[in-house]
Amino acid sequence: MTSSLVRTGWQALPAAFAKLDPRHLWRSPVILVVWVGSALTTFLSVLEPTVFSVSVTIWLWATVLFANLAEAVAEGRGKAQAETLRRTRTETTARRLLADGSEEDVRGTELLLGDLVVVEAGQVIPGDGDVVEGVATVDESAITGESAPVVRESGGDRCAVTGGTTVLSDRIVVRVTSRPGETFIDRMIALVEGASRQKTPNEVALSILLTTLTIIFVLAVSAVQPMAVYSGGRLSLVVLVALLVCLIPTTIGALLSAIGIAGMDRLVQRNVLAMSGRAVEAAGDVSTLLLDKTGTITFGNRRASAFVAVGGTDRAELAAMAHLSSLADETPEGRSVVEFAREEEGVADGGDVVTLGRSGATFVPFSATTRMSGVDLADGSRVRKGAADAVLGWTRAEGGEVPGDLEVHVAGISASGGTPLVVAAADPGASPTVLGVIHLKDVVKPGMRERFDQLRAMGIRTVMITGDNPLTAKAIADEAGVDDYLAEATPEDKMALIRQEQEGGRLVAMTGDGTNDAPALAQADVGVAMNTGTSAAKEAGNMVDLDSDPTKLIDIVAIGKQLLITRGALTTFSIANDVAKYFAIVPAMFVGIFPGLGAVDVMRLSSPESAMLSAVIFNALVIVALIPLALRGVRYRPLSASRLLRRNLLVYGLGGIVAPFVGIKAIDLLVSLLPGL
Ligand SMILES: Nc1ncnc2c1ncn2[C@@H]1O[C@H](COP(=O)(O)OP(=O)(O)OP(=O)(O)O)[C@@H](O)[C@H]1O
Ligand SMILES: [K+]
Ligand SMILES: [Mg+2]
Repeated sequence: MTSSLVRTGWQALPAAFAKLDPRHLWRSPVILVVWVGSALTTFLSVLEPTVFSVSVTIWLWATVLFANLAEAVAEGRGKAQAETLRRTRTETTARRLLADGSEEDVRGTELLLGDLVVVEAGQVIPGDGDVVEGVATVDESAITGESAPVVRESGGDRCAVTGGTTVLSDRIVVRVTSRPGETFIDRMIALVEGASRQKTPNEVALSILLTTLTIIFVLAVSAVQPMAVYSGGRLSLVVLVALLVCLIPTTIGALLSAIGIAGMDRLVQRNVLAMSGRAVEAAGDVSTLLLDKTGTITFGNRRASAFVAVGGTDRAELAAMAHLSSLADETPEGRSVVEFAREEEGVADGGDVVTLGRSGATFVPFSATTRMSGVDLADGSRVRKGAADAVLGWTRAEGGEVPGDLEVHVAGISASGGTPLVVAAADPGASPTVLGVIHLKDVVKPGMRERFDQLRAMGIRTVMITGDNPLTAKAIADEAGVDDYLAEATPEDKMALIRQEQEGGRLVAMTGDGTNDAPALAQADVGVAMNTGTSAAKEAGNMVDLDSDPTKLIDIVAIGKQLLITRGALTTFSIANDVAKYFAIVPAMFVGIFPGLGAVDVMRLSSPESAMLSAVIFNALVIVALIPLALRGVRYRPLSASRLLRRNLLVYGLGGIVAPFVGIKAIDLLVSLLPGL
């Protein structure tokens, strides 16, 4: 770790020198003041070179350089990653689908928003988009580093594909959702390079505080000279500049941006892309986590596993109607019903969407709001399938009856954690009849309970939100070990729940994958979209998890907390340090002018010049010494906030006070060996 850091440090040195350009430094006012001071002492040393003035000048420049080095090292890691990503962004040829069904070859960079492209086994997907036709396995290792192929299919919550990844099997049609130059990989590159990094509100607030402190010290140090003159002494301008630099909060001023970059970088190492630094900070303060059920807590392959007929209906009849209602249903659930009806129930392959459509049938597509799908045939007969309350509502509204034995089957399937889809059909001109239930099965991902226990220990409440019915929701919630759940949630409900939590002053994180999760992901303070999810979800959130692991939020929260703690700890250390420096060097500096100060000069430094120079050297070296801590972060333990605060005040506050006394004394012993000091 240390040796690799030293190597990165060397590699970052040219970048650190480049950052000496003052145009770069306006972002960091504390360091800019040091820069101006260094320029001033450089000028003075040229006019009147002494060992003291030249040494101080050298170490002042070193201070600016070390501050730049911290940032350059933090950025260096991302640069390497960006290089790797650039290599995957190779020139591709796209097969654009034209309106008449023919294809033309165009360059990948010429694709426009909304274009349809065909991608087949062995070909690279030319841009980001949603699969609108077909199913394929895709190798996404170029962006996720994970070699196992993933399934991408039209219709469901796993339809998004990323440009630069490779189709391994089959053929898909993709609708392009990104403009050239604004693809996911482009954004990833900008992100890891830190090109798009903006100061977060917390950083801005801290910067204002540091700038204010700096201004106060500039005024205070300017007032020293008249006092000295009045007392019959005179301090050189070099001494005043050195004093100023020692007193202003250079340590945190130098490390602030590196701490932020390193936090983002730690997320990238865990395959999470944070689109804003603000989200990373918010993650450190999150108190409620909302998770979507299907695909997030469960694997999300809700598949038909049984047909249960009710009210004396024949199972073959149920199967035939379930099949009919799903022919045009492009969701994975719909497709699995068709498959199951054909393979397990022997429903004839005969019917297909095209013939049905030509015969004048109207399809009713699934929506998260109606929670139903189905078809109205030309002869006036109708079939619906969907969530029990939705289909029963439709049946009753149309004057139909609900068989008495339905309830027990719906409850049974739900209690097992399955999703019941009720099927109802109406003959031409007649009221609907409920025919039975389709049992959709899904499996809870392993290890969920332990992860939720961990979140609880961090003080985070987990709430599962699902469009599914309350019984299924409860069964899955119990199995997964979440604290609470909200069932039969529409996209609006999800958003309302987030608003309600936020009104209580709580920060809310949400993970989701579906288009129906997008509004909620946008509303949440931390919205983590699964990479497997839809483009809409990825656009709406402020983070994307390339591994699509909802429990990744634990890492995200830990990294966010670590970022906040690290910044707090180093700020404490920096300011404690400056206060201590004041008491360590001022007596030594002024002892010539005010002999009375000899009584409080506990340090007994060898001379006023040596004291001043030692303080400047110490001030510069502290920055370098703390770069590893700023990059690695203060170790995070799941402790309560108040205990953490007490611990940090003790370690970094006390440490910050003691360090200068020890450090400056040691440096003074060496510096006093220099001739002329
Ligand atoms: N293809 C479909 N046709 C008819 N009804 C469906 C279909 N897919 C799902 N449903 C019903 O609609 C409900 C809501 O589904 P949806 O996928 O929107 O859930 P959700 O809000 O995303 O929640 P989650 O993903 O957490 O389960 C499901 O519980 C199911 O009862
Ligand atoms: K300082
Ligand atoms: Mg969903």
